[in-house]
Amino acid sequence: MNIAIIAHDEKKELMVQFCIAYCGVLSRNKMCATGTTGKMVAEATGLEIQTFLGGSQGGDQQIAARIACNEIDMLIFFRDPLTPKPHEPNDMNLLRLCDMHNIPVATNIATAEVLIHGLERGDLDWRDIVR
Ligand SMILES: O=C(CO)COP(=O)(O)O
Repeated sequence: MNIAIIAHDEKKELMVQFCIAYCGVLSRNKMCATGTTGKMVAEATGLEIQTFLGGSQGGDQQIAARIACNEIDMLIFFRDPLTPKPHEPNDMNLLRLCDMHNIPVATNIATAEVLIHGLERGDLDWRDIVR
């Protein structure tokens, strides 16, 4: 499965901790990320992560393009609901594209845990069939 991860600045440490906790299952999948998120997680976990540009440089749109082509099987996007972001419309577009292609998406750690456990159980194997 292709897993994309993105975290706003205030949620990056949470993303690092999440990826440390689930390093085992994540390592059996292909991962990609926006620039800073990917760099921080790769350094902390040793996971191989394809990193795109930084979010503010268009990295989120590079991931959006892959989602639009249905090339991503899961998006974990830890958003900060408290701080307004200049590229907020891009964030909404990411979620919209996930809905277009039925791509499982988590915007907080509670849902991300459910998705990861589902991934481990094989609940997302249908993605290989429909993609
Ligand atoms: O801002 C982001 C997504 O909107 C995240 O980008 P970075 O991982 O490069 O900080």
